[in-house]
Amino acid sequence: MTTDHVDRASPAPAASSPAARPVRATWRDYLALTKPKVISLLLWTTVTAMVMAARGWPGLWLLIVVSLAGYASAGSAGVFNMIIDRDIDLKMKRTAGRPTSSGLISRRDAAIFGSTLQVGSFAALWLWATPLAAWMSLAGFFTYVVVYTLWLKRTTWHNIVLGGAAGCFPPLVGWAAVTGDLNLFAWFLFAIVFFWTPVHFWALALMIKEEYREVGIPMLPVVHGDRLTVAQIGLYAIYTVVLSVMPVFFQEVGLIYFVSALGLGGWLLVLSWRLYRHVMAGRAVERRVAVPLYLYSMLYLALLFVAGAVDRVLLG
Ligand code: HEM
Ligand SMILES: CC(C)=CCC/C(C)=C/CC/C(C)=C/COP(=O)(O)OP(=O)(O)O
Repeated sequence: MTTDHVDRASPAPAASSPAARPVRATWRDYLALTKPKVISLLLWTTVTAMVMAARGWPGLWLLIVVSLAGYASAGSAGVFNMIIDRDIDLKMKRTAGRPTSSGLISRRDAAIFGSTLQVGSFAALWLWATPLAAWMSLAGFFTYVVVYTLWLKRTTWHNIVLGGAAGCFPPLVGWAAVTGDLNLFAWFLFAIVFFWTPVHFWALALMIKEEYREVGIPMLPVVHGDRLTVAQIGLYAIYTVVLSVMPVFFQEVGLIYFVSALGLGGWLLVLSWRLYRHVMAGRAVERRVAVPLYLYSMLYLALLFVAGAVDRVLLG
C-alpha cells in the first residue's frame, strides 16, 4: 500500500540526512482509524445481546464470527468517518493527530482498507451468522457514514439524535445472528441506545463546544447554548430510564434486570440532575459535573446490558 510520507511529529528531515526515512503507516495507525475504544462498547452491546437472545451461551464459533465481523463493520464506518471528516478533524486538538488528517494514511489507502473491512464483514455475517445480521450491520454502517457523517453532522443540531441511530444497530446484529429475526425486546435494546446516545454525547459536547464552534459543527451547545443542552440531557436521561424498565412489563426480563435498571438509571438521573442544576444556577459548565456523567453514561450502558444478559440466562 502506498502512504503519504509525512513525519508524524515534525517536518521531514533533509533528504541527505541519514535519518531521512519517510514515516510509514504501521498496523497501529490502521487500527487507530477504526476507533477501537468506541467499538469496545458497541461490541459489548452486540455480545450481551447475543447472550440475551440465546438465553445462554450462543456458541463459541458464532461469538468469534460476530465479534470479528462486528469489529470490522464498525471499524470500517470509523475509517470512512475519518476520510470524510479529515478537514475538521485536522482543526480540532482532540482529533488532529488522526492518520487521515495528518496525511500519514492517504484517502485512497484508507478507502481500500475500509471497503475491505466492510465487504469482509458482510460476507462473514451472511455466511456464518445470518443474512439479517449482515443487513443490520450494513444498516449501521450506512447510518453512521451517510446519514450522520455526510448529511447531518454539519447541517443540524439534531445530528446526534438521528445519526445516533447508527450506534443502535450492534445489539440488533447480535440478536439477529442468534435468532435470524428481531423481536420486540431486540427493538427495545435499539431504543435504549437511541435515547442514551444524546446523554452520552452532549455531556461531552458541553466540554468541547468551543472546538466544535471553531470548525462550524452545529452541535447543540454551540447552537442553543448550555441551558437547553442540559435540559435536553435531562429529558433524554428520563426517556432512557423509562424505556429501560419497559421490557419488564412485557415479561421479556425479570427481577434481576428490573432492580439493576432502576439502580443504574437512578444514578444516571442523579448525575444529569446535578449537571442541570449547576448550569441552571447560572454557572459555567465545569469538568467536575460534566465528566462524571459522560464517563458514567458508558458504564451505565455496559452494565445495563450485562444485567439483561444475566437476567435472561438465570431467570429465562
Ligand atoms: C451519534 C452518536 C455518538 C457520538 C457523536 C459520539 C461521540 C463521541 C465522542 C466525540 C467521543 C470522544 C472520543 C475521543 O475522545 O476521541 C466518544 C467517546 C466514546 N463513545 Fe461515543 N458517540 C456516539 C455514540 C456512541 C455509541 C452508540 C457508543 C457505544 C455503544 C459509544 C461509545 C463510546 C466510548 C466507549 C467512548 C470512549 C472512548 C475513549 O475513551 O476514547 N459512543 N463518543
Ligand atoms: C453496526 C455498525 C457498523 C455500527 C456503526 C456504529 C458506529 C461506528 C457508531 C459510532 C458512533 C461515534 C463514534 C460517533 C462519533 O462520531 P464523530 O464523527 O462525531 O466523532 P469524532 O469527532 O471523534 O470523529
